[in-house]
Amino acid sequence: MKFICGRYQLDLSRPHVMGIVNVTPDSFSDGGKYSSTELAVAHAIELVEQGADILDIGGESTRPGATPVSLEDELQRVLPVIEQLAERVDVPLSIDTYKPEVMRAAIAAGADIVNDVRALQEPHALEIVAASNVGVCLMHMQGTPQTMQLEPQYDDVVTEVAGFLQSRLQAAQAAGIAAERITLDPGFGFGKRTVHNIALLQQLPVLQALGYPLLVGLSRKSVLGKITGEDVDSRLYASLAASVIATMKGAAIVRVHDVKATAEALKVVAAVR
Ligand SMILES: Nc1nc2[nH]c(S[C@@H](C(=O)O)c3ccccc3)nc2c(=O)[nH]1
Repeated sequence: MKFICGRYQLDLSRPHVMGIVNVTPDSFSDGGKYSSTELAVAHAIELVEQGADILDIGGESTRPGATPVSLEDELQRVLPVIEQLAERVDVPLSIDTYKPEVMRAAIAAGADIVNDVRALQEPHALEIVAASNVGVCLMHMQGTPQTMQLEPQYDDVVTEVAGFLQSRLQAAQAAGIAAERITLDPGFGFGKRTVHNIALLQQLPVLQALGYPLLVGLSRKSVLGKITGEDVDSRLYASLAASVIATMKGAAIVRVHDVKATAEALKVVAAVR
């Protein structure tokens, strides 16, 4: 399965590791240790040395209740990091944003993938991505980061998520984005209760049947805390289990904080799957 993303073509027949680079003061789990460009770039280079196949750079935390970040602030956070990494590492650089202007600037700065938690629904997002040759991740979210965890409701979460992703696939194809440039993501933790997250992981093959590579982000998320009782800094083992389960069920890319441990676990998956 080939994934065309900017300067790169990835062979997704083996599972790939996407390392998380948060350039945000309230980042999900590294508590803003890497809020400056230098620290973020150093962290990113370390993740590549640990085995990251892709880097996901984010300037605005989209976890539940996160405070929104202005366009200017997000640009100031992510562009220097992308510009420096484009010269210093040789792996695809993903920009984790839903703002079209950030997509445009990040692509110009060297991003190879747009990771959009809003699945290119914002005005001009489709056109901006279609006018480039970057890869794109289309993710499902119910509501917004501010509202999504208040009352997540589904009749059948897997069917509804699959239907949403199918509709975004059609929009992307209509905009002229080639199929080989697209990955899909159920959006674990984005407007889902624990029961919904578990159902989506159990039935990942249903989403795999849509015919596109799946990206899965479960690393350190609260569903793993609910299952194990561990807090966010003690969810490595649960995160590894989630990455192994997801890739055994067909996921092509896992988005994780703990790259070295995950890369080693996926070597076993690749040998056996
Ligand atoms: N494609 C894709 N992009 C992502 N960005 C993030 S943010 C994450 C965090 O680490 O803060 C997070 C943590 C908790 C809830 C929501 C989001 N999660 C994903 C994902 O699951 N898929």
